[in-house]
Amino acid sequence: MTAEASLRQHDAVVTRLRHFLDALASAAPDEQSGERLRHDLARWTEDLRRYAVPESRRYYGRSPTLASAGQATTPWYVVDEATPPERLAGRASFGTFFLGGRGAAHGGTIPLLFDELFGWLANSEGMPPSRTAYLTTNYRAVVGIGRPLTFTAWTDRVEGRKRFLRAELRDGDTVCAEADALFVTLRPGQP
Ligand SMILES: CCCCCCCCCCCC(=O)SCCNC(=O)CCNC(=O)[C@H](O)C(C)(C)COP(=O)(O)OP(=O)(O)OC[C@H]1O[C@@H](n2cnc3c(N)ncnc32)[C@H](O)[C@@H]1OP(=O)(O)O
Repeated sequence: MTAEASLRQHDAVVTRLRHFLDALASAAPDEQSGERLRHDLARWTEDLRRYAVPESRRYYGRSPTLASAGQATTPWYVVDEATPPERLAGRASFGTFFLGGRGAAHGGTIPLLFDELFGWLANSEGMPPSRTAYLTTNYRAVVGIGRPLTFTAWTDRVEGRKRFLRAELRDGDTVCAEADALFVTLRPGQP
C-alpha cells in the first residue's frame, strides 16, 4: 500500500473512532453487548500493536485533510480561513464524548482545542518550532454539546522568542470562551 493510501485508511478509521467514542459515551450496553464489545476491542488492540511504528512514521494527529488534524480525542474542528502566523478562523463542535455535565463540554477540553489552534498558528510552515509556556482560558458561557461553534485565533504580538496569542470560541454571537497563551520558540537541542 502507498503512504497516501495508508493515510486515507488511517483517516477513515479515525473518523469511525470519533463516532465510536461518542456512541460509547452515550450508551449503557447490556451485559452481553458489553462483553462482545470488550472482546472485539481487545482483538483490535492486539492487531494494531503488530503495526506499531516510530513517531516519525505515524499518521495520528497529522492528517492534512481530516478535521482536527485526524485526532479523535480532540474536539471536532475545521479551519476555514488561515493566514498563519497572523490569524485562523473556523468551525468547531464538541461531541458527546466531551461532555462534562448537564449538557456542557468538559472544562479541560476547551483549552485542548485552544492549544491545537495556537499550535497551528505558532508552528506554521517555515516557522521555527515552539511550545506552549502558558495558556489561560476564561469560561464566559457554557459550551453546549453538539452546538455549531465558530473560533478565531490570532497572534497578538511577538517579542523575540515569545509569541503572544489570543483566541475566542463563539456560539452565534455569544462568546463562550477566550484564551491567551505564550508560545516560546525552542532553542536548538530543546525537545
Ligand atoms: C519539534 C517540536 C515541535 C513542536 C510542535 C508542537 C506542536 C504544537 C502543539 C501545541 C503546543 C504544545 O502543546 S507543547 C506541549 C506543552 N508545553 C510544554 O511541554 C512546554 C514545557 N516547557 C518548556 O519546554 C519550556 O519551559 C519552554 C520551551 C516553554 C521555555 O523554556 P526556555 O526555552 O528555557 O525559555 P526561557 O529562556 O526560560 O524563557 C524564554 C522567555 O519566555 C519567558 N517565559 C517562559 N516560560 C514562561 C511562562 N510560563 N510564563 C511567562 N513567561 C515565560 C521567559 O521569562 C523568557 O522571557 P524573556 O526573559 O526573554 O523576556
